[in-house]
Amino acid sequence: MCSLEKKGNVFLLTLTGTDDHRLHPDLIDSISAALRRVRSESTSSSALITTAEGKYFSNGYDLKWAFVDIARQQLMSRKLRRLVSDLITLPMPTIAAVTGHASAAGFVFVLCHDYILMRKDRGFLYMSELDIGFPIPIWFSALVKCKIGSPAVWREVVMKAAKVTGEVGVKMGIVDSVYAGVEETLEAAIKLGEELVRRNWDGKVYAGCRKTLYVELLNKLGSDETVGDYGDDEANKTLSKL
Ligand SMILES: CCCCCCCCCCCCC/C=C/C(=O)SCCNC(=O)CCNC(=O)[C@H](O)C(C)(C)COP(=O)(O)OP(=O)(O)OC[C@H]1O[C@@H](n2cnc3c(N)ncnc32)[C@H](O)[C@@H]1OP(=O)(O)O
Repeated sequence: MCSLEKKGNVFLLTLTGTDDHRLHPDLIDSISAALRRVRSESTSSSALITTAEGKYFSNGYDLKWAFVDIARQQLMSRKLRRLVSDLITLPMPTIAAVTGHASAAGFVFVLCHDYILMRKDRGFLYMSELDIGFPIPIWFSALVKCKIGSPAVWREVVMKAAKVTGEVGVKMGIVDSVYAGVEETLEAAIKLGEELVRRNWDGKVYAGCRKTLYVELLNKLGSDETVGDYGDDEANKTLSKL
């Protein structure tokens, strides 16, 4: 699950435990509940840092749980899309302190943050769908295009399922900065959070700017459940057979 601490006006949300933090509905609910607390407890200029314990930030959807039936798949997809919308509309700067692997939906969770700081020595950003035999959902693609500026990098990340280390992520324009290890990454994230808090921005205006910037993504998040995440029956039929 996750914990939430407040250090001054910087909130630290941590995915706790040494498992691979699969985005099962229960974990998504726990993160969403923490974000509701952040919204209610942030009385002035604030910032959110998201990090995780262990060698994984999040290894993506809990496919074992999801593939029991299509209703579970749609529930997990709906909850993740709502969490993404929560992050995009959060009235404060968000920082992902990536101290472990982030795969597929876990990578999407990282990409939803305004800033990405990552440890140098361990951890991949890995859009693994091609390797595990799934097309990426339409809204994943909208997020990738909102957050990553180069079609050559889209190809590497999505069409080659590259395992992107922190240092390569900086070169690709995905990661803002890299650090020697977990402690250094967290320290840098807190320092950045405090700097951003000192700018004393109006949270509503901050959220408004981000919503405008990512309007294409927000529109795709509301995709109609009946067509699932793919907008075409073929892909959804395949999924429902799994
Ligand atoms: C229609 C209705 C709606 C549908 C929606 C819901 C339905 C779902 C279907 C939809 C599918 C589309 C969208 C999918 C979303 C998902 O999330 S699906 C789940 C995706 N998850 C995965 O595929 C898991 C991927 N993870 C992995 O393959 C591995 O965990 C890993 C990331 C590759 C890490 O490997 P692992 O063995 O687990 O860990 P390590 O031992 O730490 O690393 C392996 C080796 O790599 C070395 N290493 C680690 N970091 C670095 C580094 N930074 N630089 C260099 N090397 C590194 C590490 O030392 C290990 O090396 P060895 O010790 O030599 O093995």
